[in-house]
Amino acid sequence: MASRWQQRLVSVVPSCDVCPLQFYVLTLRGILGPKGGQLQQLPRCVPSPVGVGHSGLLFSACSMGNGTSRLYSALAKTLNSSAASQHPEYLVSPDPEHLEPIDPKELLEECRAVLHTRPPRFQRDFVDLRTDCPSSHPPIRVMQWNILAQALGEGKDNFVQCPVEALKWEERKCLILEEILAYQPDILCLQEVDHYFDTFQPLLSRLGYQGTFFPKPWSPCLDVEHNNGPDGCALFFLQNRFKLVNSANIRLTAMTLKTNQVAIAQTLECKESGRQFCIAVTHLKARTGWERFRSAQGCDLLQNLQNITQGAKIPLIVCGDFNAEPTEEVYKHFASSSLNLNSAYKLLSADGQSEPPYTTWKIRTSGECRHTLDYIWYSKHALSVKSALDLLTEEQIGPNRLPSFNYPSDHLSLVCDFSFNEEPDGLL
Ligand SMILES: NC(=O)C1=CN([C@@H]2O[C@H](COP(=O)(O)OP(=O)(O)OC[C@H]3O[C@@H](n4cnc5c(N)ncnc54)[C@H](OP(=O)(O)O)[C@@H]3O)[C@@H](O)[C@H]2O)C=CC1
Ligand SMILES: [Mg+2]
Repeated sequence: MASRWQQRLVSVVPSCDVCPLQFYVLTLRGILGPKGGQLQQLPRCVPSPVGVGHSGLLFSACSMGNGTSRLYSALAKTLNSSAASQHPEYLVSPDPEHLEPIDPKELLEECRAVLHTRPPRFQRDFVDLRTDCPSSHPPIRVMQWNILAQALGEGKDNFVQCPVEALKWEERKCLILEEILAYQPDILCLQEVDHYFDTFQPLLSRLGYQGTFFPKPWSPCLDVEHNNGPDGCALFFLQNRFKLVNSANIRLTAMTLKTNQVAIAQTLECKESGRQFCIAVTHLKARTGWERFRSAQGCDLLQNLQNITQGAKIPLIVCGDFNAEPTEEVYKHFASSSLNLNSAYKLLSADGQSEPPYTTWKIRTSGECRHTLDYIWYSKHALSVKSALDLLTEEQIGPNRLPSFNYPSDHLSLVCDFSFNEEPDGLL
């Protein structure tokens, strides 16, 4: 049976003589092109308020249907080259008049109103990591978070102790937004995003972020009935703080074979200091038995990042759900790379050498799964970590683990404040 997402695809190309899956393949080729493409070039969804009982920020829809159908109608147009050439406006930014900014406080209040029946959220504090390199510029706050794809949470993950009501998207999305609004990162690196076009891109762009999405070529979300499209990595940065210098969507390879895992790497320039750095987001292959595959994907990513940073001349931050414990080969590749990377969350440990005991904690049919899989790597000579957001304690997480009524994902968010070191030249 065709999923709602597949039906939407067909509905936007009624004359198209292909089955939904074939169309999906064509669509992916249309988006990605032979070397991978830039989804950010697609038109942005312009929300219009239709909410009831709210000012409409959270329950907005696009003026021409919802985000997904608008996207795929745009894609259908880009597939038809003559239409695209007659309507080049489909490939340029929307009229800025329609991107009315949102007051973050107003959005936070709307989230809180939606979540009024939920238990109080957890208090997490930033740990000051006192470095002796004072910087005249404001720090760069980076958030890494696997937010849990809605389709996977409801249809595949088997979180046996998590009540289905806790996963309801209209509320869970508010918990995710609340977390983002609570810490206000300058850069947001997300995995398992399957609500980019209808939720995160329209809302975050109105909060001042520029976003890029790169879906997995064969997202497991597409197997789930009533899915909302493929999941993938998303990268957002605040436009008033950074200028985009270049952007690459990378489909990871393992021993030269193309894989189902992706990364986004962007070079940004700080508007205050003029300094450039590279930020990357990835989500490596999951599950035990795939350690060598992950290791190969990590090597490919490191090679790509070597090229993008011109042999480590540009400072680098890599955020990801590596699906690998610190004992795995892929972790060791990153820790010993010639890119001179350190893992930021090690700095929370007493000796600065140990990763946290967990970044994800859930209960599946197979039992309890408590692992350290998520990391923020950074160029250790060029950058300093000024502070990091503490993780939740076992007591806060509670006996049913994650996700829960007061935390929306099975992975915890990681948040760090970085500053540039003064004299990094030659030390990168
Ligand atoms: N539509 C199609 O034609 C095709 C579909 N597929 C689908 O894609 C899947 C493989 O894709 P791939 O990208 O390699 O997926 P992965 O193995 O990387 O895992 C996909 C997702 O499953 C989650 N996951 C991890 N462990 C478990 C578990 N024990 N139970 C349930 N979910 C888990 C992961 O979450 P986390 O990272 O948080 O652990 C991850 O987001 C196949 O299972 C198939 O369903 C594959 C090929 C073609
Ligand atoms: Mg997952």
